[in-house]
Amino acid sequence: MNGLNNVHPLVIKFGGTSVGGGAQFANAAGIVAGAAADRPVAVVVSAMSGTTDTLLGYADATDDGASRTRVGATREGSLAELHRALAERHLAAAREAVSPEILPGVERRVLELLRELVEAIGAPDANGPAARRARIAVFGERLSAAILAGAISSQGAPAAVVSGDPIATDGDFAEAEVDASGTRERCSRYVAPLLGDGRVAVVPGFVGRSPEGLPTTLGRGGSDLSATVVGRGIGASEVWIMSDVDGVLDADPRLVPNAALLPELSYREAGDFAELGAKVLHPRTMEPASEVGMEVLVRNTFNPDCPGTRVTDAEGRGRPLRRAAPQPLGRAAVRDGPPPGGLGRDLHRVAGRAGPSPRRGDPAAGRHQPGPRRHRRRGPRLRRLRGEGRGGPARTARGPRLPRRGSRRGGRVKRVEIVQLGLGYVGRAVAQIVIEERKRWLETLGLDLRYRAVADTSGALVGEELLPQAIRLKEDGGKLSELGVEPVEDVLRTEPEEGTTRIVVDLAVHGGTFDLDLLGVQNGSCLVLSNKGPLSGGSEQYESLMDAAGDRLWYEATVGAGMPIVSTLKGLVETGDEVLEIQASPSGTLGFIMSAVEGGRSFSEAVKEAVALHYAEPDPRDDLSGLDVARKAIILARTMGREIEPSEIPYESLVPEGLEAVPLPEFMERLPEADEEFAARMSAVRENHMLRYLARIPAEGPVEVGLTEAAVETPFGPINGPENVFDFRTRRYSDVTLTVTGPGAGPERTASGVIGDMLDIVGKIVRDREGLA
Ligand SMILES: Nc1ncnc2c1ncn2[C@@H]1O[C@H](COP(=O)(O)OP(=O)(O)O)[C@@H](O)[C@H]1O
Ligand SMILES: N[C@@H](CC(=O)OP(=O)(O)O)C(=O)O
Repeated sequence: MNGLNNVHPLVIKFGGTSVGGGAQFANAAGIVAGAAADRPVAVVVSAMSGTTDTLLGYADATDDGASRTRVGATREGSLAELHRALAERHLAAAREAVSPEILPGVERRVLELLRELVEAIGAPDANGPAARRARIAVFGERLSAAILAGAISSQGAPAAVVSGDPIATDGDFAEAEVDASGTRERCSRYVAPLLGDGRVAVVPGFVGRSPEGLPTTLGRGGSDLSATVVGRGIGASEVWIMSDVDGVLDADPRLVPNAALLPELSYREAGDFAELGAKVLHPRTMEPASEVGMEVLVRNTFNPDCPGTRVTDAEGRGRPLRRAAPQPLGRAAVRDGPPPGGLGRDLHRVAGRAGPSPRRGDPAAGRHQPGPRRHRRRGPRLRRLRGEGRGGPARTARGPRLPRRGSRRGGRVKRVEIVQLGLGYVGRAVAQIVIEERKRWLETLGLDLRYRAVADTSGALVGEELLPQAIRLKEDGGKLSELGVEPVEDVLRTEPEEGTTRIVVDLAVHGGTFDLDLLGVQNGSCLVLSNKGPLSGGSEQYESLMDAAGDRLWYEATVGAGMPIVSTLKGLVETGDEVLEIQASPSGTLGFIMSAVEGGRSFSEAVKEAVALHYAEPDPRDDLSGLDVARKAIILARTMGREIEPSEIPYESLVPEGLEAVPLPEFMERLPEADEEFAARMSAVRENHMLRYLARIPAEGPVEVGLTEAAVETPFGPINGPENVFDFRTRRYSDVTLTVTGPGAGPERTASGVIGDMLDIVGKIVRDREGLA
């Protein structure tokens, strides 16, 4: 590749839609590698689509550096869930787009960034909430930049992420103003050396640096602007804005299916289209470009043959615009008077039919409406146009109108109360979903759902007035007794109000809830479990619970989190099929560790990573011991109709010998002692086989739990990361088995399984009772 002196560099910007997953990263990397063969290339990349919303949602839902979550404000719930969600998505994308030699470095960087994000969230809020928001939001772009650089290098064009943010800005953290000369200086420090070295420079878009060196953002959608700002800073001749549309169209294609491509626009026309809501461009993108005469091409990442829209300083070259007769509304929308040929009508089509894009504008509003920048002039007509746009289709979507409590039309309200045992990760996720969704359930299902009590090991907090505080308290590691508790047994002994069904929801992770569950069902409650303990103990105990509960027991979330495993199994049996054997890889933690070791990491590194990603329990021995898998195996075996004792299921432990009982820090420190032996075991695996931790549960004969060599062509071969696989061989599914695959871990997913059971109870039990009444 030539140095900067020979050829003007090209800037290619990929929006979030162009890097939405692993395949898209690989595709984008291919485009860069192709272009980099001819000239120096700097790449500006956005966050994976949706990531900025997630991060800002988290920032807004947390009060301060202590990262408390305001109940009801977000589903992201906990920091752990945010970490897990981001890690899962970015690592999966990296694994798909980055070659095996480069991958470990990229994975390390992703995890390092996530650690920094957690630190940034917890850091004191010294510079105010806007600074905190920006500090959190920029991680989306930092993560995608790391992956894209790896993906580009994997395609043979050496690439690196810039070591410092090249865009200098003022101190407006949400919608920072660019400092052009400061940016030039920073570009020559951080971008030019990479290009001079023959490498592709990857720049996180959207991100700037305040004069004090703090992270700022250029406003929602600001990566387009980053691209032309960097282009100006490095003397580029051309900037490509890559998105998921063929270019700037004469209407939003999501709303007007036959929208036509505008092959050429002037800077001014493109700017006006963007101002009026053509989301494909940030409204200020053209300012740096027009200042130095850089060409901007708006192109489709997924349709590289399409030339796209070419934006230059040539006024009125967009032929299709000339066809349209001027319209007063549109004409008024043009800042400096109508352009030749009547741009007005097309502007109307671009913005008016779609309504203004909800994306740009007031940063305080989160999602922006098209809004003027501080120094932009905008006429009164334009403001009216925007006002009128508010009634347009883009804004009509509203949630259903909710009836007043107990006033459901056309049916009796079903009253259900919850006594929840456990307010850990899963318990909090369940409570949050209930709080957020119950108004809708009242409207759609006629379900009036309330908390009677939540309990932890310190007792039961009765009523739901203090539930939000209870959630926060538990997030901070407190005990419910700080808010005033009663013995859980006392609550379970009370009768529910007349006409109310009680559900005891056992989400505890510790033992000791069996007696409470039993008491609940003996007093007529339904029981929903994610806690495996009550169903995986001795037969006598199990039978006593089953006898007392009868058909009032649900336990989908005990196996495979929110995946439909128990219901699939029951469905097979109930429809008269005969289950011959279930083979399963039911541990997200062990699945992750095995595939990480296959990917080149040592056993100890893989375990540490599983802990960092919150896949494993804080003490990973709980997973490594195999006990968790054995418990799931016994629950499945019992659901198949087998009478079985836990002692009949020997399970293989992956906890290195001698480290079973040492304190956790010592365990983690000494874990590398086991690396060599584990590596030897991996390399002894037969060709075309993978080492997997599986449970095999036949209809008869021994249940097996432990490491097994699985042929690559079986459903267990391709397991990657924390994936679970359940393979059912039945009389009806014998030639081809029935396989259920998916992520089988995570508080929110487990909570989905629990909530699904609760809604099932409403559908069945409450309806039956109403019928009987
Ligand atoms: N006039 C228009 N021309 C092209 N795209 C438009 C227009 N108006 C709205 N859009 C929308 O802009 C989207 C692309 O912008 P955006 O979602 O920000 O992409 P990216 O994440 O790639 O930056 C398109 O999918 C399209 O629906
Ligand atoms: N990620 C930022 C910046 C951005 O420009 O994104 P995109 O290129 O996907 O519109 C946002 O969502 O606002």
